[in-house]
Amino acid sequence: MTRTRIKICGITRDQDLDAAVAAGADAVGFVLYEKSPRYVTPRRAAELARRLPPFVTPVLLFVNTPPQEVAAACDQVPGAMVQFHGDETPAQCLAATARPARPFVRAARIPLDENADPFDLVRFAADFSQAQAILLDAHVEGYGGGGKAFNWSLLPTSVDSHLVLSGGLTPANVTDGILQVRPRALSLAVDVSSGVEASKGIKDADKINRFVAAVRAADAHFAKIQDVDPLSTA
Ligand SMILES: O=C(O)c1ccccc1NCC(=O)[C@H](O)[C@H](O)COP(=O)(O)O
Repeated sequence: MTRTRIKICGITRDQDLDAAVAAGADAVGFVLYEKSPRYVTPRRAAELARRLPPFVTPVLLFVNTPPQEVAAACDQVPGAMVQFHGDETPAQCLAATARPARPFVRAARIPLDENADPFDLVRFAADFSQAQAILLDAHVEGYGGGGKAFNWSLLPTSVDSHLVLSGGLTPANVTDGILQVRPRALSLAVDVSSGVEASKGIKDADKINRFVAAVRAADAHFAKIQDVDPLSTA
């Protein structure tokens, strides 16, 4: 059974990180963007990351941060991945993650206004072919963490990349999101912040648990489809 990987983003407190790990999160995100209500310093991100058991990945999120500052933060958090959530170019992403060498995810900001010019995801993914995955977020004011979902059905039917679905995911809609988007990509992970919060920067353990259960419901659906023996109906 394909297990959808889950990232819980915008962690600021020890107990929220522990709740995400206990629920089975594969990754946790720290927002190193000073204008965010979920901002943590690189030092605090390092402190939080030290609580993580092996095989749970810390992800450092930046918005238009100079490459040398990204590298300096990575130096403080061993094993961290980087998530670029601003207007970074492919060259800037590569420069910022070269030393220390770190995999990165690049966020694509999909318009909420369906009358806007369609976002060219295939082109974006080709431009950022060095990214480990393309993260799909809604285009909101403030660059991210806006709790708004874009229209998943308007995504291209096939994208030759690993995708991370995010933007306004909740325990109530994530199953449907995975069912709609996973068939379009090489693989699909999910990323949530607002949908598992009590208030900005403060997570709710019950919502985290319900979110993870809803992701597993989507996984079970795909497992059931794959298990159907094509000869059994002959
Ligand atoms: O969380 C923030 O405040 C933030 C600020 C600036 C850029 C990105 C930010 N967060 C990114 C995320 O938490 C997620 O990757 C994604 O945007 C989903 O957020 P949400 O819609 O709140 O689930």
